[in-house]
Amino acid sequence: MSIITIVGAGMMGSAIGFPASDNGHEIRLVGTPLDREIIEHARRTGEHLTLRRRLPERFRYYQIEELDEALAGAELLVSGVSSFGVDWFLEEILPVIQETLPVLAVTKGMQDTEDGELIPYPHLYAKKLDRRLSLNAVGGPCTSYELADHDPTEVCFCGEDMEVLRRIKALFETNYYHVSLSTDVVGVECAVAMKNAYALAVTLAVGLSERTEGVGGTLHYNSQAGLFGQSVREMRRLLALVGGGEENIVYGAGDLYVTVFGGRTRLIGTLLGRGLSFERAMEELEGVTLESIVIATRTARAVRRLIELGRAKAEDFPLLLHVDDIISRGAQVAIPWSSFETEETRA
Ligand SMILES: NC(=O)C1=CN([C@@H]2O[C@H](COP(=O)(O)OP(=O)(O)OC[C@H]3O[C@@H](n4cnc5c(N)ncnc54)[C@H](OP(=O)(O)O)[C@@H]3O)[C@@H](O)[C@H]2O)C=CC1
Ligand SMILES: O=C(CO)COP(=O)(O)O
Repeated sequence: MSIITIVGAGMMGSAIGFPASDNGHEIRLVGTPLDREIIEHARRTGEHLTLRRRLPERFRYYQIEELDEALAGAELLVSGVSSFGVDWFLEEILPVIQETLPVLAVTKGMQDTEDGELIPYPHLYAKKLDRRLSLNAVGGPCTSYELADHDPTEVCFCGEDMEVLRRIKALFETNYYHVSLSTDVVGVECAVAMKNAYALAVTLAVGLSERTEGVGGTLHYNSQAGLFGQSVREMRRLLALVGGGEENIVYGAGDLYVTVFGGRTRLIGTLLGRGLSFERAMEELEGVTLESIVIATRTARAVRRLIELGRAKAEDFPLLLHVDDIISRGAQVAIPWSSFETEETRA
């Protein structure tokens, strides 16, 4: 039996403990300062407040002040924070752990730079820390509540050292949690982060259907599929821009699918598609974790910078730029359908 300490008791941080606990490991779930209620509730009832699932017997619960106790003897530290908790994790947690303790982050996202670079979180952590840690991450299609329900799930763990990745995989792999491994951190992490921006784009079509058919009326799949196809095309171009391997499109496209159908991003995309302004839609969804906005904004900002520098072309990213126009520039939804058309002549 090993001890796995998870810091960040949100839905995914908690759900990834399920397969490891099924493998007989002790899971120590530590709440961030924002997770107090989740931890108190779990201690009192054995249930997760936001995941709405019973937590396995092998889970133990800690408030952030009990971090040292939770880390004693741990073989792995999991970061369960969302993009909004990345700075906190960087400032409060990574500096105080032992250098020998490997880290696995579930957080999906990237940070853009003034040069138009997109840096995945493990690299951002490494850049900002003055110590060398083993920083690994999980990407791929996985909704937290379905993992907790043991739905067959395919993900990828990425990091620099394949041996470390194999050891981490052995803690989590079960007959329902299937783990591929990759040392292409940029490729895996960028693919699965970008899908959030594009899930917002695809789900605009859900709201557009609702405009004509009414909420709860017939959904239109031609338009959703058209946007899905264009999303995959643009994600492949983005992968090439950041220098990630093209095979990672499998994780990006899978993650796009699950997020369109099962993610919170669908809520905002649908409201925007229905015709609500960005501000109005955000008001309606107050309190919901919406990373797609952060990711779409950062990705579009990087692409716009690369366009200025002559290293990317606006006509290669019409959908991403339209999403950014909606969320950052007050534009109304007007899908640029004809700009998705191509002409291919095969030699
Ligand atoms: N790798 C994978 O397989 C998957 C990864 N994800 C990713 O996992 C991450 C978490 O998602 P999910 O669990 O669903 O989201 P939740 O909103 O349920 O959890 C987010 C976690 O981050 C914490 N947090 C948020 N803001 C801050 C802050 N300012 N300071 C400190 N902590 C903060 C939350 O606290 P609080 O709850 O109080 O807000 C909570 O612990 C996301 O990046 C998501 O994209 C999601 C699905 C699959
Ligand atoms: O990353 C996710 C699923 O893999 C979560 O997506 P949402 O942020 O849309 O809930």
